[in-house]
Amino acid sequence: MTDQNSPPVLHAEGLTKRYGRRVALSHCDLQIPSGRVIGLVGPNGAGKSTLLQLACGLIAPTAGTLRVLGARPAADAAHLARVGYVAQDTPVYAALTVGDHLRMGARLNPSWDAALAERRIAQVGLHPRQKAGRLSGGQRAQLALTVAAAKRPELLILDEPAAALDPLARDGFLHHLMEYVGELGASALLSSHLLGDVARVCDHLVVLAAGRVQLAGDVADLLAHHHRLVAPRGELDRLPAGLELVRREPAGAYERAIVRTAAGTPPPAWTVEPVGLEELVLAYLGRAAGDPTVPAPSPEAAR
Ligand SMILES: Nc1ncnc2c1ncn2[C@@H]1O[C@H](COP(=O)(O)OP(=O)(O)OP(=O)(O)O)[C@@H](O)[C@H]1O
Repeated sequence: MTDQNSPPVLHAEGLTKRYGRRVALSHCDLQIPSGRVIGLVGPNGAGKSTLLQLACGLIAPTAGTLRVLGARPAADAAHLARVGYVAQDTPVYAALTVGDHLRMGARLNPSWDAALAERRIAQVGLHPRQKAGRLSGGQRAQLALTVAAAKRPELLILDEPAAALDPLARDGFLHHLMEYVGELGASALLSSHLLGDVARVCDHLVVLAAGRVQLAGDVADLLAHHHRLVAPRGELDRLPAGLELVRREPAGAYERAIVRTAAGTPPPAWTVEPVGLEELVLAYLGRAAGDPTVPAPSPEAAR
């Protein structure tokens, strides 16, 4: 619930995860308030799944700390019940039917919402007698999502939930996700490459690249503090104090730039336009990809 007294959904300090010598996450600091729908975006290999698996307690950090809903991830059975997770490959039990999945969910989860599960199964066109092993990728994703949601968790963690869904199913899924989050006052943390989906449903954004947090915050604040500038060539060399250059590109006799303004800084004198979420994410990802200050993995680690 959006309650100022609730602990953060996710609180990471210096969070680092290495697989052998490969660095997946490096010194990440994050504090995400509860009641948000959080979009986790970043290129392939950025560390998104690693962060989500850490949040579920499936893997342990190499260094640093992570607290989820105020406690160590998967601290005990009660904490496990507060978090629902759907992994990237939306695993289901191939030999079991859709109905078996719901019965198993009911036995394993004290807060199981049978009515929600049955309603969702019907909404997405699944039949209780269908074998899970014979479902399409998208149908499997819907089943896995239903099982996670019917636990009525406080935090729903979804790793690329809509990747296997067709556009109509994706639209419906996002709609139901918003309904569910609103109805229960739950938080949702979802990784996605689909920036349009993120723009549609997320009110909080985390951009990861090269294992580091490049940008994090409430979407409305981030958009209010970023602008697109159009200025005659060369003028952007002399940015006023309080403006941070995120990305810059030539545009004929002009240059376009995405800049971040500190709170209270007046907008600069050049043409200023608002920035959309997709453009903002791409600006930070572009900067991370070309920024020599972002440490690239060592040759050994990259192997
Ligand atoms: N079990 C593992 N063993 C070794 N390396 C791993 C393991 N899991 C992830 N990695 C590495 O950690 C890095 C981050 O991977 P991760 O799966 O978290 O990225 P991602 O952002 O989810 O990527 P994608 O968008 O492709 O799913 C990558 O370099 C990956 O190769």
